[in-house]
Amino acid sequence: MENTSSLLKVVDLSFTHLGQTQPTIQNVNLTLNPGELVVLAGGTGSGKSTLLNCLTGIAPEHTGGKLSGQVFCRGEEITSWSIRMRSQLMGILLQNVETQIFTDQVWEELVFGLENWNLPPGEIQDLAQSALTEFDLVQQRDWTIHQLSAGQKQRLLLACLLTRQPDMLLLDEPFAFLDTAGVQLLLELLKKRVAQGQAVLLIEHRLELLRESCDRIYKIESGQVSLLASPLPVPTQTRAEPPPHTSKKDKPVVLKTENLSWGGYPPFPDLQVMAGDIVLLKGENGCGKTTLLKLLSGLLKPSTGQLEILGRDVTRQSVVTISRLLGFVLQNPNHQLFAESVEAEVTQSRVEPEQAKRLLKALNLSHCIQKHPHALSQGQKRRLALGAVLVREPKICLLDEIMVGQDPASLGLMLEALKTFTKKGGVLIFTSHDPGIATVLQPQVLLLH
Ligand SMILES: Nc1ncnc2c1ncn2[C@@H]1O[C@H](COP(=O)(O)OP(=O)(O)OP(=O)(O)O)[C@@H](O)[C@H]1O
Ligand SMILES: Nc1ncnc2c1ncn2[C@@H]1O[C@H](COP(=O)(O)OP(=O)(O)OP(=O)(O)O)[C@@H](O)[C@H]1O
Repeated sequence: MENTSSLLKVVDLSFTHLGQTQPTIQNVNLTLNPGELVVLAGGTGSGKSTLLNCLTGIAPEHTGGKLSGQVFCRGEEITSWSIRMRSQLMGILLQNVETQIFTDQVWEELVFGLENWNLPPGEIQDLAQSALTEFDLVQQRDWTIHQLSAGQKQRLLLACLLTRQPDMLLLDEPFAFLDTAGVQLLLELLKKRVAQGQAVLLIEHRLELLRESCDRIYKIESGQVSLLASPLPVPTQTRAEPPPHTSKKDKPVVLKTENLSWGGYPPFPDLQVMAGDIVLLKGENGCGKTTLLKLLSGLLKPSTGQLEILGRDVTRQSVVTISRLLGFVLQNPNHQLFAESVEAEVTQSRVEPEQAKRLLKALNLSHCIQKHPHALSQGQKRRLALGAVLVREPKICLLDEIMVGQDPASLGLMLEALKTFTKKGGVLIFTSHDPGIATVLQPQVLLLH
């Protein structure tokens, strides 16, 4: 038995992933008490998700690997709590929103968790209905899960977690896909829960978001955890040089849309994009940004309208034909990494090995070129998916929320690679809820409703 006043106490915890020789986290000590909001920060690939998995017992019970040290929950070792008891104590949000949804329909997903707690049917209905309202999902009540946008999926998962009242919430980047209103909503809810005595431990890179609300920030670096001294350093974002003043007439039109629509929704605003242009698709969760990117890539075929690339009408062309002109980095990197190693992921497009190496270095992936892509951290996977697209030198690059969860240094590397791409005349069309990115890239903005 340990001191029971801490909800969670971690003593000298180290963990080595299955198949690895070096530990990913080493001699970690931390505590989480009732009524505290604690942040875990650190570079991409530093071990944050690994640590969270150790706290919940997911690692090593479900992942394999070697753990030493102890995790105490209410004074008893986490391994002595049954899964049922653990899930009563802990509400866990994993980083990949798609791995945690069990049913195929929004309302079913909400009531599924509550039914597992044997609550009376009337109470389940009331709790699920108020969660829908709170997370602005009333219109989506009867939608299937695959109709939801990433932000809506994240809202749904948070709604499921917060309808229950676990003693602690362990959240891996819960703000990642939320729009501005969603971020504010979640912040307020978490503060309220903390005031009621619940404890929250969450992973987030944008410390400025939580500067005023959190009790402590632990920083993880090279596998070691330390308390971040306050005051917090303010991240400096360099502003881009204003774009050179070239007349639009001088530049060739690369991509053009007219009256493009999908699924009975009103048409999207028309686009006319020139070589070197950077366009940000902006709008709230579920307004159709990903849908528009899929239409531009040929992955979805429009109900009405026309898509022209380099002067050619490609509206009815196959996705294979369109993909020769265009690269698409998807919102979920797990959907587009297929090779057996990081190196093979970028060399499979038959590029010069030296060119591939240069790109991997520019994206800070040189140290893991022999690793399996699915053994990377989420942020590393996103940089790799970007590298695998850029190495083919497409004319157009579509990016769907790929900058989420990057630490400032990694984000800087991604933005540099993208600036190099557009300087050579490449067109960049991207989505992002992060206002800092727009400051750096200075894109044209297409607002969707
Ligand atoms: N204008 C629209 N055109 C097509 N589908 C739309 C539109 N508006 C909403 N939808 C519906 O919303 C769903 C999710 O939209 P989408 O994934 O494109 O949103 P998003 O803007 O990318 O959201 P997020 O910011 O959460 O990633 C689509 O599957 C579709 O059912
Ligand atoms: N299943 C695995 N097998 C081997 N190595 C792994 C595995 N999962 C993660 N790693 C490695 O452990 C390190 C830490 O990964 P982790 O996902 O914990 O990082 P993170 O700090 O959460 O990163 P991000 O902010 O990018 O999500 C990375 O170098 C990653 O390559």
